Amino acid sequence: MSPAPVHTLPFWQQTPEALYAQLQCGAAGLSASEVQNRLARYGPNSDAPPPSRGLLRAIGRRLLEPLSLILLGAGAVSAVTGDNVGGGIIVTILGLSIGLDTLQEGRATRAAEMLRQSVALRAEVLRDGAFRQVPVQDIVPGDVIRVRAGDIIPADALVLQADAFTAGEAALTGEPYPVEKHPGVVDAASPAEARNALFRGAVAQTGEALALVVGTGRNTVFGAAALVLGEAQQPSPFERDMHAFGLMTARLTLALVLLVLTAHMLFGRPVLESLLFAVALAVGLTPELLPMITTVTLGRGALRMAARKVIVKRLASIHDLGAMTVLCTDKTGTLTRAEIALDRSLDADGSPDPRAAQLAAIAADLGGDRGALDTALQAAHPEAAQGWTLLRRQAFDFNRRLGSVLAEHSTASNANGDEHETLSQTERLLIVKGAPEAVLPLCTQRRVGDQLLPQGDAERAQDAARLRQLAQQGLRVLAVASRRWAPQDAAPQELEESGLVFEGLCAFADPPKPSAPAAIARLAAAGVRLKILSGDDPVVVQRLAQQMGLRAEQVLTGADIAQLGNEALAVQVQAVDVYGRLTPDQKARIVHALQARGTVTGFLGDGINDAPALKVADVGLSVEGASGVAQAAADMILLASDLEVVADGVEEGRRTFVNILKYVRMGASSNFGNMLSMAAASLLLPFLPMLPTQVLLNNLLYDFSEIGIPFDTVRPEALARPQVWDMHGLLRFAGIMGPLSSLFDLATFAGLLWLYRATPEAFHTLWFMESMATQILVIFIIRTRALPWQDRPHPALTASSLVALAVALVLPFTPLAGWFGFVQPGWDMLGGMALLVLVYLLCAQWLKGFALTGKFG
Ligand SMILES: Nc1ncnc2c1ncn2[C@@H]1O[C@H](COP(=O)(O)OP(=O)(O)OP(=O)(O)O)[C@@H](O)[C@H]1O
Ligand SMILES: [Mg+2]
Repeated sequence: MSPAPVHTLPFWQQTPEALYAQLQCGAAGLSASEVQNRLARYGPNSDAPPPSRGLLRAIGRRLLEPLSLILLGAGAVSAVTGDNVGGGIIVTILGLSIGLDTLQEGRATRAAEMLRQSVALRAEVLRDGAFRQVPVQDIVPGDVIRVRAGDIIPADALVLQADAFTAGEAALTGEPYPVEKHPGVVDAASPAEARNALFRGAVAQTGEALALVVGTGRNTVFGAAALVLGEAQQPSPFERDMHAFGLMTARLTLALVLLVLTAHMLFGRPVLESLLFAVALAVGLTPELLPMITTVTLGRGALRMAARKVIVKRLASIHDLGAMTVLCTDKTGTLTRAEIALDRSLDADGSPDPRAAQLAAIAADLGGDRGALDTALQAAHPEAAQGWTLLRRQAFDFNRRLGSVLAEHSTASNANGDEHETLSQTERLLIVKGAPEAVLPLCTQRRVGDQLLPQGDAERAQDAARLRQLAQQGLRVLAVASRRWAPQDAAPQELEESGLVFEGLCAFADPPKPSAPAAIARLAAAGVRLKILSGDDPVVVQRLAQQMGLRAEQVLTGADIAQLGNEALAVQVQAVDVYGRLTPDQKARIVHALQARGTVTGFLGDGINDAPALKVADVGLSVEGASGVAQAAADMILLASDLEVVADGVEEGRRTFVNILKYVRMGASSNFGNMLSMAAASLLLPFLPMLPTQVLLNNLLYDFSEIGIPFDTVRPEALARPQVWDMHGLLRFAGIMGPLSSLFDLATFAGLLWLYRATPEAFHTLWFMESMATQILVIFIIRTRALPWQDRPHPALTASSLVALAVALVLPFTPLAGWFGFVQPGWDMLGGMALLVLVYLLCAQWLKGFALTGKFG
C-alpha cells in the first residue's frame, strides 16, 4: 500500500482540473479495471486493514493465548523431566483443541461476516460511465461519487456540482450547524472553511452533490476522527456480563490452584508433579470453549435471523435483542404505511386554497430536503418551482423544525399557465415551512384569500384549535409562511425569519399500518413493551398510539422533557409510552433514561434524526433503504420495515441466548463441583487424585461433548419471556448443582478407598470414568426444564456427547490405556460406579427445578 499522492496544497485550494491531472482521472470517473489497480495501490477505503483470515494466522493467534502458553509450558516441563508420553499428550490435546476451535469458529464467523457484508454501507459511484452502488470500502481516489441527504460522506472529495447540498460536520470540525457546500476554489487553510470540500465521516443533511474523491481510508483530512461515526461501540450488556463471568471464573480458578498447590507443598509432595497437576487443573477449570461456543451460537443465530429478514451487523446484539424489554420506535414507516400524500392545502382561515401547498412545494424543490413530506409536496405540485431560482437557503433542521428559502421569480418564464399568476407577481420571496409550533410564532400577518390581515391573539387561538382538529384526524401538518423581499436588497447572509405572513397549512395523510397492532400485541405477549418516540405533533402520535392499542393517556413532549432533570426523566419514562415533538437528542436522552434503570432498550428508526438514539440504544434496529447514518448507527438491519420482523428477531435472539446459557450453566456447575472435589481430594488423599494428563484428557473430552450445544433445540416456553443474564440465578444454580456433583465424587472416593481398596491407578481410572459420565450425562437434564425424554436434544448434541462418553469409557480397556496411566478396572467397581452415576442423575433431575428458579415445583 503506497500513500495517496502528496498534495502541495490542501485539495480545496485546487481546481478540479488540477486534481484530475494529479490523480490521472476525469469528470467521467474511472473504469472497473483502473479501480482494481488503485485498490491495490491505495488500499481499501476503511479504517483498519481487514482482519486476516489465513488459517495459519488463526492458529498462531490461538497458540499465543495464555491458556495455550500454559499448556505448551506444561508440555515442555514434562518433556524435560523425561515424561515424553505426558508431554506428547499435552501437545496433542492442545493441537486438537485449537483445531476444533479454528474450524468451528472460522465457519461461523465467515457466514456471519458474509451477512454483514450484504448490508454494508454503499455509495453511488460513477464507474465505466454509469452510476452504480458499490461498497464504501471499494472507493478509490479519482472516483466520482454522488451523495444525497442522509448519506455518510464516504471519502474526502472535492465538490463538482451541488444542488441544495449541506453537510453536518459537527463531529469533525465542531461546527454545530449544517454547512452549505458548492463548487469553486477556496483560499483558506482551515478545513472548516472549505465550503467546496466533503470530508469522510460527515453527514449529508440536505440536497445532492457530485464530488471527486481525493482521499480514502485513513488517508483523509480527519483520518481516524471519522471513526466517530464508525462501528466503534461501547460493550453491550451481553459483552459486559460475559466479561464479568470470565473474570469470576478466573479468580475462582486461581484461588483453587493456589490452595491445591499449598496443600501439596505442605504434605511434602514432589514439587514438579504438584506444579504440573496445578497447571492441568487450571486448564481443566477454565471454560476455554466459552468464546468458541458463543461465537458459533451467535453465528448460527445470525443465519437463522437472516432467514427471518433480520441482518445482524454486531453479533453480540443478538442476545440484547432477546433480552430487550422496551422497544422505542419512531412512527413513520413502522407504525404507518409511509405512503405520505398531501391531503389538503388551507389558507390562514382554514378555507381550501392551493397557495400554501404551492409555496411549500417551491420551498421543497429549492430547499433540497429529500424527506417524505417534501416528496409529497413535489408530487402534488410538480411544476410549482418552475421559473423560481434560489438565492439563499436555511436548510431544514430537526431542532428548529423549520427551514426556509429565499427565492426569486424570473418574469421571463412567467407566461405558462394561470396557476402561477398570483405567485409570479412576487419578485423575491422568503418561504418558511415547518412545524406549526415553530412557524406560527414568527408570523405577524395572515393571508386570507387575497387579503393580508393582522395576526392577533384571537387568530392565534383559532389557529391552535384548527391544528388540534387536523391532528385529531391523524393528519400531519406543516405551516407555511412568507415574506416579501425588496428586489433591490441584496440577499443577506442570515435569513431573517420574522415578521412573516402566515400563508396557510398543508395537511398530509399517513395511514396506519393494518398489520401493526397484531405485531405490537405479539411483542407485548413476549414481554417487550413498545414506546413511540416521534418528532411529530403529540396529538397525532397519541391518536395513532390509541389505534395501535397502546396506553396513550399520558403523553410527554419535547418541551416537557427539556424541563426534566435526568433523575426525574428516568422516573417518567417508566410510565409514559407516547412522546411527541422530540428533537434527535431528546430521543437519545429517553433511551438513556430507560437504560439508567437497567432496562435493555431497543430503538427502531430510519431517519437522520434517529441516528443519535440508534447509537445509544442497546440494540439499534434500522431498515434496508433507511438513511445511511441510521444504517451505520444500527446493530441490525431489517429487510422489511415491519414489527412482525422484529418479533421474529426477538424469538431468535432468545433461542440463541438460551443455548449460550446452557453452556454457561453446565460449565459453572461442573467447574464448581470439580473445584470442590479436587480441593477435597488434594487434602485427603495420600497421592494425586488424577494425573495431569488425565485431567487434560478429561477436559478435552468434556469440551468435545459440548460442541453440539449451538445446534440444540429450544422449547417454545423458553422463548416466551425476555432472556436476561441473571448472575444471581447462575450462582444459585452453580451453588446447588456443583456441590451435588461433588457429593457423588466424594462418595466415589470413599467407595474406592475403603470398599474396594483401589490402587492409585485404579482410583485414577475410575474417578476419571465417573467424572466423565456425570459431567456429560447431566447435560441432558440441565438443558431443559422438562423431563429429559420429553424435550429431545438436537442429534448433533446427542452425537457429540455420546461419542465423548464412549471414548472415556472404552479407553481404559484399549492398548492406549497405559499411555494415560489407566488400568483396566474391575467389573464390581464399574457396577458400583454405574449405580452411583444413576443416583446422581436422578438427584440432579429432582433438584434442577429448584436450582433454575429458586422454587420447587
Ligand atoms: N421537510 C420538512 N420541511 C418542513 N418541516 C418538516 C420537514 N420534515 C419534518 N418537518 C417538521 O418536523 C417535524 C419532525 O419531523 P418528523 O415528523 O419527520 O420526525 P420523526 O421523529 O422522524 O417523525 P416520525 O415519528 O413520524 O418518523 C415534523 O412533524 C414536521 O413538522
Ligand atoms: Mg422518522
